[in-house]
Amino acid sequence: MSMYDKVLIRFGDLMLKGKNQKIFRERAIALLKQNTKHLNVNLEKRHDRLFLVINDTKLEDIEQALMRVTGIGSFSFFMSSLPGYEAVVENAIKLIRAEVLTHKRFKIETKRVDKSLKETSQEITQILSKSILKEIHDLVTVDVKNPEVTLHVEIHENEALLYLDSKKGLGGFPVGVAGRGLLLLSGGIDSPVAGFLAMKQGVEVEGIHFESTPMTSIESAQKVIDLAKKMSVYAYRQELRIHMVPFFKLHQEIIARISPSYVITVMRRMFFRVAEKVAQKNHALAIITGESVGQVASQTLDSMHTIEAVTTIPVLRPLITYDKQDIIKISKQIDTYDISIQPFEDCCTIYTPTGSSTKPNIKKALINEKFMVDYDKIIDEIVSQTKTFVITPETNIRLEEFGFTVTEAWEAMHDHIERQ
Ligand SMILES: Nc1ncnc2c1ncn2[C@@H]1O[C@H](COP(=O)(O)OP(=O)(O)OP(=O)(O)O)[C@@H](O)[C@H]1O
Repeated sequence: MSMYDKVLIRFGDLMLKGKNQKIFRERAIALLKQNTKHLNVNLEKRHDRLFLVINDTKLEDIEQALMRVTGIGSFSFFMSSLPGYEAVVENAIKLIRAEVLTHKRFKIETKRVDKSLKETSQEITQILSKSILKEIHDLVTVDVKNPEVTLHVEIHENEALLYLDSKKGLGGFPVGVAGRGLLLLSGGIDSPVAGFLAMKQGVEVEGIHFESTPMTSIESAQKVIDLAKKMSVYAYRQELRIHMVPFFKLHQEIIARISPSYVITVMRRMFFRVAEKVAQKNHALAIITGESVGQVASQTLDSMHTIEAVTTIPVLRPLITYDKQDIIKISKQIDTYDISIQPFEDCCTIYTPTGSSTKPNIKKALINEKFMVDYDKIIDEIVSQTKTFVITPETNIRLEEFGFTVTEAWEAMHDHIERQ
């Protein structure tokens, strides 16, 4: 049995947001309920504060669940005590002896919520410190300026809350309060991270993936489903919708008709044209990508400018100024890294010509696209053939069960193109 009774949950930023506060709070509560439904805990609302009653649930399980709720600023496991000073002192000593294992710089901070007490918070701190320190002076040295451990004591009318330092949550806003965005999800490291950051900021995310089976392997498409499964723990209702666009036909058209230096640019312009249609169909208000400036040649500002010109929908790039190492760190944190580094090629990496233009422009892109035969028609066709999957942390979707096949033609085609 743990010595803690409850968890105090703080929803950082969102308490500041005036009118939206009610919507945010309701969403935050819904997320909390959903993310802890597999645990034996109860949600308790008191005034503007939220608590989880721990019962006999393991603290690690609660911590893991809370670390997946977007919008939580911080949380503290606390011990509930009778409010009298004697009881507080006794419980505080118990708590510190259990949690502080090596000598630490220490401080006590008191909050007096029960205004009927005659002492000020400062005076209460002094009264408590005296008795507490007498018992634990072997373990701590008081250092109010630079403590390693702070004991927080909140004295309410009927109880006192005792806790040591709080744990940092994801921060941001509850997913879903900021509208819906369509994430261009590749199998790489960056786009899952971009999607996670968007969700963390409150955006409800749906994914779109351009898959070129049988020209690319079924594994590269399966990778996206597996990534989505990892991302879905942060999603609204823990469900992530993924739109799989059969890009093969358009991909072939591009390779056959576009000059090598413009293949990447035109392919991305096609991505955005398709994504805009899928976004409209699904009421998404923005496109989200994993691009950042200058990582690869195709991610220059000239390139982004030329690509984005095909759409009027806002394009969000959460990683625009991130360094690769920071992106990798987040991808490890959300557990997508190991899947992302599996070496299966998708349409953006397979048969990409060397010598892609780093300074493409709209005029030349349009001239190139004139050589393609009625791409608008192909776009409508592939949008209507798009398959949508609802991914949750529990789903186990294998694409081969949904008509995604590796045909015998694949290897032959592979050889053929490789030889060219
Ligand atoms: N096959 C695809 N389906 C959907 N979106 C894609 C696909 N390929 C690329 N994208 C989108 O274009 C962005 C830039 O692609 P690029 O291949 O340059 O990416 P990257 O820097 O390797 O990023 P990532 O690691 O996400 O693949 C990706 O972050 C993603 O948002």
